[in-house]
Amino acid sequence: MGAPFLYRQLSYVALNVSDLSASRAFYSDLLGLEVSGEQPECVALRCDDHAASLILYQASEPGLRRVGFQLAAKAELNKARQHFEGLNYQVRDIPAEELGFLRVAEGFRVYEPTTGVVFEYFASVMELGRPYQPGLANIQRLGHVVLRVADIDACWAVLERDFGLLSSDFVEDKAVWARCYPNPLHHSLALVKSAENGLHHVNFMVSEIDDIGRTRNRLLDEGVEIVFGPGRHKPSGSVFLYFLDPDGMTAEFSFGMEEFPVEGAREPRMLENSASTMDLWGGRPKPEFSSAGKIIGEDAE
Ligand SMILES: CC(C)C(=O)/C=C/C(C(=O)O)=C(/O)C(=O)O
Ligand SMILES: [Fe+2]
Repeated sequence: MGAPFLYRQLSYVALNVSDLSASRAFYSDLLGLEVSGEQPECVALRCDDHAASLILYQASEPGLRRVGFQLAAKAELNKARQHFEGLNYQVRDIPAEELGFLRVAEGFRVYEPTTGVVFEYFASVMELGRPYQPGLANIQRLGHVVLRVADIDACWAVLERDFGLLSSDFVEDKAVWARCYPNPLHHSLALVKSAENGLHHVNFMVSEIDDIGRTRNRLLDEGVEIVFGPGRHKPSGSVFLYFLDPDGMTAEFSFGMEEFPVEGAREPRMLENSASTMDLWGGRPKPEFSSAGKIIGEDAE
């Protein structure tokens, strides 16, 4: 069965944060994302040519507010809208007053029913006049978002059937890594089985392997807690580093992700549920790893 609509990429992740100015400083001054838009209660930051890669909203509780996917063309956006409407999803237009800040011409939002995560879809995104210049940490782009899910089978069934995601690899009853076809990245979204639904982490892809080592040492000097890595993931082959943001939510820097061809891609593997699958270098995460961040679900007004 073909994909119900064609993706271009994961375009942005929206997080609720408890101290907007502290998180703004962390992601811009420490990680080098470029502030691309500001309103009293939210700030947009970018790490590619798009206007927003990460949007931070001042809120009482930290967590995942929304994930924004760019589709391959306006025709795909129309197909996606009809697809979700045909499945009786509640399809809500992006409020007109938000389009300017998001810098998208039009789009819609649907809730993933098993977790309440708000998925936003759009096609045309404003590219800012000034080209994106990788900042301090040499981030190349937003990479992926990973969810903690209580019922991984139910959630994956919905994402595959209704949201058109393709599996790249599995760890039985523990994790699934998913591509937004035809985007080649091994995963733009992943699920990890957990006691409760929540944010697992947000990933940024850096430009060279040395950016992992340089960032590690700089974050240590700044007193940022590193909770896993440097190490190397078996699923995507990425070298990784995980650390905590001011709310204790987990961010990942990675380099070297497997890419899939549009035609003739390999089949997903069922990988062993072992520490070496998570880290080929034998590391272990700290307890704080991927422990903070609720699913905000409903767009808190
Ligand atoms: C679930 C653990 C942390 C794991 O194995 C992560 C794998 C990868 C990868 O292979 O790149 C991720 O980055 C991820 O799951 O986000
Ligand atoms: Fe990751």
